[in-house]
Amino acid sequence: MSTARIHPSILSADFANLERELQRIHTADGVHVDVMDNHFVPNLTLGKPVVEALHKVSELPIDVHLMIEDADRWAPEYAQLGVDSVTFHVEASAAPIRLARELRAAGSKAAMALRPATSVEPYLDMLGELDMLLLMTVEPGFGGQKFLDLVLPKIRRARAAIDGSGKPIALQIDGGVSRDTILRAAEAGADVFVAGSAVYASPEPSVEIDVLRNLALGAH
Ligand SMILES: O=C(CO)[C@H](O)[C@H](O)COP(=O)(O)O
Repeated sequence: MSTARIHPSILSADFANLERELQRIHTADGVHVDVMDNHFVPNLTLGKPVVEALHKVSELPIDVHLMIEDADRWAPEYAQLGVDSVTFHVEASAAPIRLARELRAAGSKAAMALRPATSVEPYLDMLGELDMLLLMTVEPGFGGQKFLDLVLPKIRRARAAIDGSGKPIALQIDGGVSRDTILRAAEAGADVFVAGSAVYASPEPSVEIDVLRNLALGAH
Protein backbone atom coordinates (compact mmCIF):
# COMPACT_ATOMS: atom_id res chain seq x y z
CA MET A 1 0.00 0.00 0.00
CA SER A 2 1.60 3.27 -1.07
CA THR A 3 -0.49 5.51 1.20
CA ALA A 4 -1.79 5.12 4.71
CA ARG A 5 -3.75 7.85 6.40
CA ILE A 6 -4.64 7.76 10.09
CA HIS A 7 -7.85 9.46 11.23
CA PRO A 8 -8.21 9.27 15.02
CA SER A 9 -11.79 9.06 16.24
CA ILE A 10 -12.65 11.66 18.85
CA LEU A 11 -15.22 9.20 20.21
CA SER A 12 -12.41 8.08 22.52
CA ALA A 13 -11.28 11.63 23.37
CA ASP A 14 -12.08 13.69 26.46
CA PHE A 15 -15.29 15.45 25.42
CA ALA A 16 -14.73 18.14 28.06
CA ASN A 17 -11.51 19.22 26.34
CA LEU A 18 -11.98 18.70 22.63
CA GLU A 19 -9.72 21.52 21.45
CA ARG A 20 -6.86 20.16 23.56
CA GLU A 21 -7.63 16.64 22.33
CA LEU A 22 -7.18 17.84 18.73
CA GLN A 23 -3.74 19.19 19.62
CA ARG A 24 -2.75 15.77 20.99
CA ILE A 25 -3.29 14.22 17.52
CA HIS A 26 -1.47 16.85 15.45
CA THR A 27 0.42 14.16 13.49
CA ALA A 28 -2.85 12.73 12.13
CA ASP A 29 -4.05 13.02 8.55
CA GLY A 30 -7.61 13.90 9.52
CA VAL A 31 -9.94 13.79 12.48
CA HIS A 32 -12.90 11.40 12.48
CA VAL A 33 -16.01 12.80 14.14
CA ASP A 34 -18.68 10.25 15.06
CA VAL A 35 -22.23 11.63 15.00
CA MET A 36 -24.69 9.19 16.60
CA ASP A 37 -28.42 9.73 17.08
CA ASN A 38 -29.42 6.91 19.47
CA HIS A 39 -31.64 5.46 16.71
CA PHE A 40 -29.37 4.19 13.93
CA VAL A 41 -27.01 3.11 16.70
CA PRO A 42 -27.69 2.74 20.44
CA ASN A 43 -25.50 5.66 21.43
CA LEU A 44 -25.74 9.45 21.37
CA THR A 45 -22.78 11.72 20.80
CA LEU A 46 -22.83 15.15 19.18
CA GLY A 47 -24.36 17.09 16.34
CA LYS A 48 -23.93 20.06 14.05
CA PRO A 49 -22.97 22.73 16.65
CA VAL A 50 -20.04 20.65 17.91
CA VAL A 51 -18.91 19.71 14.39
CA GLU A 52 -18.99 23.40 13.47
CA ALA A 53 -16.96 24.32 16.57
CA LEU A 54 -14.39 21.61 15.86
CA HIS A 55 -14.10 22.75 12.24
CA LYS A 56 -13.29 26.28 13.43
CA VAL A 57 -10.38 25.21 15.62
CA SER A 58 -9.04 22.16 13.77
CA GLU A 59 -6.01 22.37 11.52
CA LEU A 60 -6.78 18.83 10.36
CA PRO A 61 -9.41 17.91 7.75
CA ILE A 62 -12.68 16.98 9.45
CA ASP A 63 -14.09 13.58 8.45
CA VAL A 64 -17.70 13.42 9.68
CA HIS A 65 -19.17 9.92 10.10
CA LEU A 66 -22.93 10.08 10.41
CA MET A 67 -24.43 7.14 12.25
CA ILE A 68 -27.92 8.57 12.05
CA GLU A 69 -31.24 7.69 10.49
CA ASP A 70 -32.66 9.69 7.59
CA ALA A 71 -29.26 10.51 6.17
CA ASP A 72 -30.91 11.98 3.06
CA ARG A 73 -32.41 14.71 5.23
CA TRP A 74 -29.42 15.54 7.42
CA ALA A 75 -26.15 14.75 5.65
CA PRO A 76 -26.24 17.77 3.26
CA GLU A 77 -26.49 20.07 6.28
CA TYR A 78 -23.17 18.73 7.56
CA ALA A 79 -21.58 19.17 4.13
CA GLN A 80 -22.62 22.82 4.21
CA LEU A 81 -20.47 23.35 7.33
CA GLY A 82 -17.37 23.20 5.13
CA VAL A 83 -15.95 19.95 6.46
CA ASP A 84 -13.64 17.86 4.29
CA SER A 85 -15.88 14.80 3.98
CA VAL A 86 -19.27 13.57 5.07
CA THR A 87 -19.92 9.84 5.39
CA PHE A 88 -23.49 8.52 5.46
CA HIS A 89 -24.57 4.93 6.03
CA VAL A 90 -26.13 3.25 3.02
CA GLU A 91 -28.51 1.47 5.39
CA ALA A 92 -29.88 4.91 6.39
CA SER A 93 -30.31 6.35 2.91
CA ALA A 94 -33.22 5.83 0.53
CA ALA A 95 -31.33 7.40 -2.37
CA PRO A 96 -27.54 7.04 -1.94
CA ILE A 97 -26.60 8.20 -5.44
CA ARG A 98 -28.63 11.37 -5.15
CA LEU A 99 -27.26 11.97 -1.65
CA ALA A 100 -23.63 11.52 -2.74
CA ARG A 101 -24.23 14.07 -5.51
CA GLU A 102 -25.79 16.49 -3.04
CA LEU A 103 -22.78 16.23 -0.72
CA ARG A 104 -20.37 17.01 -3.54
CA ALA A 105 -22.58 19.88 -4.72
CA ALA A 106 -22.49 21.27 -1.16
CA GLY A 107 -18.69 21.28 -1.30
CA SER A 108 -17.63 18.26 0.71
CA LYS A 109 -16.25 14.91 -0.33
CA ALA A 110 -18.92 12.22 -0.50
CA ALA A 111 -18.40 9.02 1.46
CA MET A 112 -20.61 6.03 2.12
CA ALA A 113 -20.36 3.51 4.96
CA LEU A 114 -21.44 -0.11 5.20
CA ARG A 115 -22.10 -2.05 8.38
CA PRO A 116 -20.07 -5.26 8.69
CA ALA A 117 -22.97 -7.45 7.49
CA THR A 118 -23.88 -5.23 4.52
CA SER A 119 -22.62 -6.59 1.22
CA VAL A 120 -20.57 -4.25 -0.95
CA GLU A 121 -21.51 -5.83 -4.29
CA PRO A 122 -24.82 -3.98 -4.83
CA TYR A 123 -22.94 -0.68 -4.58
CA LEU A 124 -19.93 -1.29 -6.81
CA ASP A 125 -21.60 0.35 -9.81
CA MET A 126 -21.93 3.63 -7.88
CA LEU A 127 -18.30 3.84 -6.71
CA GLY A 128 -17.67 6.69 -9.12
CA GLU A 129 -20.12 8.82 -7.14
CA LEU A 130 -17.92 8.50 -4.05
CA ASP A 131 -14.66 9.98 -2.83
CA MET A 132 -14.40 7.41 -0.06
CA LEU A 133 -15.94 4.07 0.89
CA LEU A 134 -16.01 3.16 4.59
CA LEU A 135 -16.21 -0.48 5.56
CA MET A 136 -17.01 -0.83 9.26
CA THR A 137 -14.84 -3.39 11.01
CA VAL A 138 -17.02 -3.37 14.15
CA GLU A 139 -20.75 -2.93 14.59
CA PRO A 140 -21.12 0.86 14.73
CA GLY A 141 -22.02 2.52 18.01
CA PHE A 142 -19.13 2.19 20.41
CA GLY A 143 -15.38 2.46 20.61
CA GLY A 144 -13.16 -0.21 22.08
CA GLN A 145 -14.65 -3.20 20.24
CA LYS A 146 -12.76 -6.11 18.70
CA PHE A 147 -11.77 -5.89 15.03
CA LEU A 148 -13.95 -8.18 12.88
CA ASP A 149 -11.67 -10.25 10.67
CA LEU A 150 -14.71 -11.45 8.73
CA VAL A 151 -14.72 -8.04 6.97
CA LEU A 152 -11.28 -8.65 5.41
CA PRO A 153 -12.60 -10.42 2.28
CA LYS A 154 -14.99 -7.50 1.69
CA ILE A 155 -12.07 -5.08 1.97
CA ARG A 156 -10.21 -7.12 -0.66
CA ARG A 157 -13.19 -7.12 -3.03
CA ALA A 158 -13.73 -3.39 -2.58
CA ARG A 159 -10.01 -2.73 -3.22
CA ALA A 160 -10.17 -4.72 -6.45
CA ALA A 161 -13.23 -2.80 -7.60
CA ILE A 162 -11.68 0.57 -6.73
CA ASP A 163 -8.47 -0.29 -8.57
CA GLY A 164 -10.55 -1.47 -11.51
CA SER A 165 -12.47 1.80 -11.59
CA GLY A 166 -9.25 3.79 -12.04
CA LYS A 167 -10.70 6.47 -9.76
CA PRO A 168 -8.97 7.92 -6.67
CA ILE A 169 -11.49 6.55 -4.17
CA ALA A 170 -10.22 6.15 -0.62
CA LEU A 171 -10.99 2.91 1.23
CA GLN A 172 -11.48 3.58 4.91
CA ILE A 173 -11.98 1.11 7.75
CA ASP A 174 -13.26 1.94 11.22
CA GLY A 175 -13.30 -0.10 14.38
CA GLY A 176 -10.79 -2.15 16.34
CA VAL A 177 -7.80 -0.67 14.51
CA SER A 178 -4.65 -1.20 16.57
CA ARG A 179 -1.00 -2.24 16.27
CA ASP A 180 -2.31 -5.83 16.15
CA THR A 181 -4.84 -5.38 13.33
CA ILE A 182 -3.75 -2.53 11.08
CA LEU A 183 -1.31 -4.52 8.96
CA ARG A 184 -3.84 -7.13 7.88
CA ALA A 185 -6.38 -4.43 7.05
CA ALA A 186 -3.74 -2.60 4.99
CA GLU A 187 -2.76 -5.82 3.25
CA ALA A 188 -6.41 -6.36 2.35
CA GLY A 189 -6.41 -2.93 0.70
CA ALA A 190 -7.58 -0.30 3.19
CA ASP A 191 -5.74 3.02 2.98
CA VAL A 192 -7.51 5.22 5.56
CA PHE A 193 -7.64 3.94 9.12
CA VAL A 194 -9.91 5.23 11.87
CA ALA A 195 -8.52 4.49 15.30
CA GLY A 196 -10.12 5.68 18.51
CA SER A 197 -9.08 3.82 21.63
CA ALA A 198 -5.69 2.76 20.26
CA VAL A 199 -4.74 6.42 19.77
CA TYR A 200 -6.34 8.10 22.76
CA ALA A 201 -5.42 5.36 25.26
CA SER A 202 -1.80 5.99 24.40
CA PRO A 203 0.19 8.34 26.67
CA GLU A 204 1.47 9.94 23.45
CA PRO A 205 -1.28 9.87 20.84
CA SER A 206 0.78 11.75 18.25
CA VAL A 207 3.52 9.09 18.45
CA GLU A 208 0.99 6.23 18.31
CA ILE A 209 -0.41 7.70 15.09
CA ASP A 210 3.04 7.54 13.50
CA VAL A 211 3.50 3.97 14.72
CA LEU A 212 0.17 2.90 13.21
CA ARG A 213 0.91 4.66 9.91
CA ASN A 214 4.33 3.02 9.62
CA LEU A 215 2.84 -0.41 10.34
CA ALA A 216 0.23 0.10 7.60
CA LEU A 217 2.87 1.31 5.16
CA GLY A 218 4.63 -2.01 5.73
CA ALA A 219 1.89 -3.77 3.74
CA HIS A 220 3.05 -4.91 0.34
O1 LIG B 1 -17.40 4.55 14.52
C1 LIG B 1 -17.01 4.16 15.57
C2 LIG B 1 -17.88 3.34 16.41
O2 LIG B 1 -19.09 3.21 15.77
C3 LIG B 1 -15.64 4.54 16.07
O3 LIG B 1 -15.06 5.45 15.16
C4 LIG B 1 -14.75 3.36 16.20
O4 LIG B 1 -15.32 2.35 16.94
C5 LIG B 1 -13.39 3.76 16.72
O5 LIG B 1 -13.13 3.24 17.96
P1 LIG B 1 -12.08 2.09 18.24
O6 LIG B 1 -10.85 2.41 17.44
O7 LIG B 1 -11.87 2.17 19.70
O8 LIG B 1 -12.70 0.80 17.78
